[in-house]
Amino acid sequence: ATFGDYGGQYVPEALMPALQELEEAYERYVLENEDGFMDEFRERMRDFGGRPTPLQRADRLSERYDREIYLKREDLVHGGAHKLNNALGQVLLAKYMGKERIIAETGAGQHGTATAMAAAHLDMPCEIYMGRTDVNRQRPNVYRMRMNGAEVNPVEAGSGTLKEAINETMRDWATTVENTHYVIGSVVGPHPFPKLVRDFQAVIGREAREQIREKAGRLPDSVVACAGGGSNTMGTFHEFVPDCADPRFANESSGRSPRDDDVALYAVEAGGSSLEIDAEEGLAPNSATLSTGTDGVLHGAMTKLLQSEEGQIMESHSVSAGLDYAGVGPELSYLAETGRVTPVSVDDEAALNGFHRLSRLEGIIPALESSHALGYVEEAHDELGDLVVVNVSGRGDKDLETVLEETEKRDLEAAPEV
Ligand SMILES: C[C@@H](c1c[nH]c2ccccc12)[C@H](N)C(=O)O
Repeated sequence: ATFGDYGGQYVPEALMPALQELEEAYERYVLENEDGFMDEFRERMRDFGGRPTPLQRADRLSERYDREIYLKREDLVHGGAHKLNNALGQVLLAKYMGKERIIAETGAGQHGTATAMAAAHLDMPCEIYMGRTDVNRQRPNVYRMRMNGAEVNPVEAGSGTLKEAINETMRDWATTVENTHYVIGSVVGPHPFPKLVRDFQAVIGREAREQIREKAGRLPDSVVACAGGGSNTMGTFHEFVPDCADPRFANESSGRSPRDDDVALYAVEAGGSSLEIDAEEGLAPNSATLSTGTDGVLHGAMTKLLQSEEGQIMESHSVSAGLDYAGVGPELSYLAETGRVTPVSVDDEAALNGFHRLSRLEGIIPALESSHALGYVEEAHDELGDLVVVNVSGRGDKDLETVLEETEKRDLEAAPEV
């Protein structure tokens, strides 16, 4: 398969022509930069997206942990999260492929919003599939998608969340691939989606690797990023990892020093309310797929996922909607299996404390997703070495209501003490 035993194309025959066409376009435009595709992608991400994002020294956190803490500020990307890197790349690719319609799934609504923005920017009609449950609980994002001109299709099936939205979007794509491109929202799905999304998100790690060498004179001892589907995780890590299957990246010629392999990579998953899984109920009160999941096929890829003994996909949970997914990208499953990435998790409370701590100490309100990475730095800073890069994958304005409710409910100190 694509990444060791993980990845592959576990899809109905009907989808194979679409995947073959996409793979060819990926190779021509993304890997070979045909017609200057990647140049236009970078130019638009600069002028429309606001790249490069800063790699900023967190003075108060550096003092608190007695080591150098740098924040990669993906919260400053247009739209408030790293999501636009992938959404713009895929919508631009659709244009180069001659497609006339864009479809996408969304759960929390961040990917849907980023896709709607990119489609408006590139003058492409756009339809977003969103579970009925999520439409009801993520209203502001539904309004943003519509404001950017997208049509939001509520999906009534099943639990009405991300899982069904992805299934519904794939179903649409199977019969509309002639004129439609499916902009998938994370490094998941059948090959080539996990590589395609990773390569658009890899701008994060490419910039951070250069910026940290400029500012600190060397590579970091560790890099920390939250992991839901894994797009910001792989985007931040890829520059430090030779591409598993692509020999071009495996040897020295890619300018990769041996030190890259010494950079510790931590994928922080959502520990939810507990890591105990209730197999009977099919309920997982977390989304810590890399740490507690088992191998299985989900959304067209062999990967790790939260499933019952009979292979039923479990309902996952997290205080942060963007990490609430029972699967995870196949490349991350591979890198965790081979030990190149260390999967860890923090629970809802540690994430909420991370949210408050960065807001209060650094004047940055982080997304609840990114707060998991900050929660891990609080818990494990002693093991992270002297120079640490943390990806702040998004901004937390969208989470204020949730955080205030949860903080009251848990009677948490608004500004956690030491
Ligand atoms: C994280 C992101 C997302 C969108 N599509 C996904 C597919 C698999 C895993 C995660 C996602 C989020 N749920 C969203 O809707 O924006």
